[in-house]
Amino acid sequence: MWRQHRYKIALTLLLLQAALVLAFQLGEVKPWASIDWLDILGEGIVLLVALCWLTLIVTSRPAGHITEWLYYGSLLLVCSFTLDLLDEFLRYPAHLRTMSWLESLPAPLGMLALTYGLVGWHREQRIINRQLQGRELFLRDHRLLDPLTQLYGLDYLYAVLKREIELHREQQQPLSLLMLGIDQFSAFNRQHGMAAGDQYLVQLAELLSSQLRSSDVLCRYAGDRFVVLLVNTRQREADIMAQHLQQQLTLLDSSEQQLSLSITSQQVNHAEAATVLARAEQQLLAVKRKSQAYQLQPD
Ligand SMILES: Nc1nc2c(ncn2[C@@H]2O[C@H](COP(=O)(O)OP(=O)(O)OP(=O)(O)O)[C@@H](O)[C@H]2O)c(=O)[nH]1
Repeated sequence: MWRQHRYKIALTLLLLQAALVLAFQLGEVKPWASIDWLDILGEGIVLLVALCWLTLIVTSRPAGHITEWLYYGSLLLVCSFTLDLLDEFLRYPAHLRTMSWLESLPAPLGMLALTYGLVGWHREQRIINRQLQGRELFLRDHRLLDPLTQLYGLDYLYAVLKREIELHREQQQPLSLLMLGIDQFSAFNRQHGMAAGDQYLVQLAELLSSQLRSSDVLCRYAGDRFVVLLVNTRQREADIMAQHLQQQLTLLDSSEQQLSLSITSQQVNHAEAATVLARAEQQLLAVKRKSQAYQLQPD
C-alpha cells in the first residue's frame, strides 16, 4: 500500500515543507501576546481532520483515477488549512497578497476535486455492491455444489456466466472461458475402477482450484469436463493459463496412469451463455478428435 502511494506521500511532505518555508520567508513572527489561542485550536482541529482524510484515502483506496481526485482534493485542503494555521503565528506585510491567495484559493478547489472524487467513489461502490450481492447469493446456495468434487455444477455455471457476461459488457472488460476434459477417462475407469476415477476427479478439482485466482470461477461442467470462467482476462492470457494448467497436471502423476487434459479457450464477447458453452463443447470435441487422430497416425 505504501509503495503504490509513495509519490503521493512524498508530494504531500514536499508541499507542506514548501508552505512552511514560504510562510517563514515572507512573514514575521507575531508577538506572543497577540496570538489568539482559541483560533489556533479551531484551525488546528480542522487541519488534523483534513490530514486524517488524506491518510484514510492513502491507506484504504487502491491506485486509480478516483483515488487521485480524492487525494489531490484533500491535499489542497491540507495546504490551505496549514497556511491558515501559520497565519495565526506569522504576520505578512500588508502589500503582499500572495499568502492570502495561497490560503483561500486551494480550499474551494480542493472541495470541488474532493466532491468529484466522492461522486466517482459512490458510483464505483454501487457497481461493487451489485456484484457482491449477486455473488453472495450464489455462494450461499449449497444445493448448487457437486457432491463429489465440491465444485459448482452446471446450474450455477449457467447463472454465473449469464451475470458475468452482462457485467463485463457493461464495464467493457474482457471475460474468457476455458473448457477442460480428461482424455480417455472411460478407459481409466475400466482399468482402475470407478473409485480410483472418483479420487482422480477430486484431486484434479483441488489442483485446478489451487491454480486459479480468487475471482475466477471453476465448475464441474459434466462427468469428466470442467469449465473455468476467467474474469478480466483476454484470450491471450487465457491461453497462457490453459498451458499452465496442463503443465500442472503432471503433479497428479497417479501411480496407476498419467492422464492428459484437452483444454479449449475462448474470449466471451457478447454471446449468450448457452452459445458460449455450446461453442466450447464443439471446440473441445475438435481438439480431442485431433489429438486422437495424431495418436492413431503411424510413425
Ligand atoms: N469415476 C467417475 N467417472 C465418471 C464420473 N462422471 C463421469 N465419469 C466417466 O467419464 C467418462 C467419460 O467418457 P467419455 O465422454 O467417453 O470421455 P473419455 O473416455 O474421456 O473419452 P474422450 O473424451 O474421447 O477423451 C465415462 O466413462 C463416465 O463413466 C464420476 O463422477 N466418476
